[in-house]
Amino acid sequence: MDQTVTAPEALADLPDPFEGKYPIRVRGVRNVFGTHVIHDGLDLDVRRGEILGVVGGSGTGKSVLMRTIIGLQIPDAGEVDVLGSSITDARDDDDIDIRSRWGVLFQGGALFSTLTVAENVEVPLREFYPEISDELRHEIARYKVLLSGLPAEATSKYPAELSGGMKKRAGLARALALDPELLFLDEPTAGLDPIGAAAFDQLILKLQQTLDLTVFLITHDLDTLYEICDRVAVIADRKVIAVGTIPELLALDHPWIQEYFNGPRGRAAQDAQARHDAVRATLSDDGRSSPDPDGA
Ligand SMILES: Nc1ncnc2c1ncn2[C@@H]1O[C@H](COP(=O)(O)OP(=O)(O)OP(=O)(O)O)[C@@H](O)[C@H]1O
Repeated sequence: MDQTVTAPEALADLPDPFEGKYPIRVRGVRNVFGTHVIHDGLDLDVRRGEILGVVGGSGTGKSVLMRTIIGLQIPDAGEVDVLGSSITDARDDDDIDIRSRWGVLFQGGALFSTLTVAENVEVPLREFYPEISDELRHEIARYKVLLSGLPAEATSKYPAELSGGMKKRAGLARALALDPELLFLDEPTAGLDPIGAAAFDQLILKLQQTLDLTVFLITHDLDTLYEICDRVAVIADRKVIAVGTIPELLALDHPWIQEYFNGPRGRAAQDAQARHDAVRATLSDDGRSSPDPDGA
């Protein structure tokens, strides 16, 4: 079997072609709430520059894993290293530097309702760079709002005045405020209509390529997985049971993986992707450029 699709417990024994190129390394993580064991012996490596999709049934602990990686959830056991620093060791002065090197889009955007979009984007700038002038901070915030695909007028709007898709983009602008190396996205396309979701996928892909981001993306959206993810990590049985490309995962006979990717929705997403690929191939044969759902 290809070593990229592997039971985590076998990871340590394999030669590691990505040695030193994992901005996120999770080893033996255990998370327990009361008597409820969410993770037990969970391992995961995220490669530099990839978009890693994270999937699993509802309640399998995808968000808890993300919170563990960014230090919001202290695990009962295990280690988490991010950008070469331990997140699980006692807090130290490095902690603040690490937190400025990632951006997070939480489910629902998590915007401050009493602040405008620009003020929301300015929150991390004020926290981490209090010394910069008001004028420069406003300019950076405006740039991040535009980068996230919102019109300039959106800067002065309050979250309640935005559509669901605009709220996600505003949350993304805030996640990008500090020019992060890592971007964490928790179900970014949930609640968007299919056209809005496809546009958001393309925005993430474009930003990942332009800004050289490593992206940890929790999703239930099969189209997102097929369209923009380099690899997919599957959480089940309290662990990451497999990591690989979709074809690699399809070759595994785990029941949840088969049901997820080969169930009716999985097959529909595969068919849509095949049609999409065929259109792209035809257009590129004709010497034309690929279609861009963003219309950019
Ligand atoms: N702070 C907490 N205290 C107690 N239980 C918690 C806490 N946070 C999460 N849980 C529980 O941990 C489990 C995993 O939650 P999590 O939100 O990570 O699931 P998920 O895989 O992201 O689910 P979904 O796909 O539905 O968003 C759930 O049963 C949840 O109720």
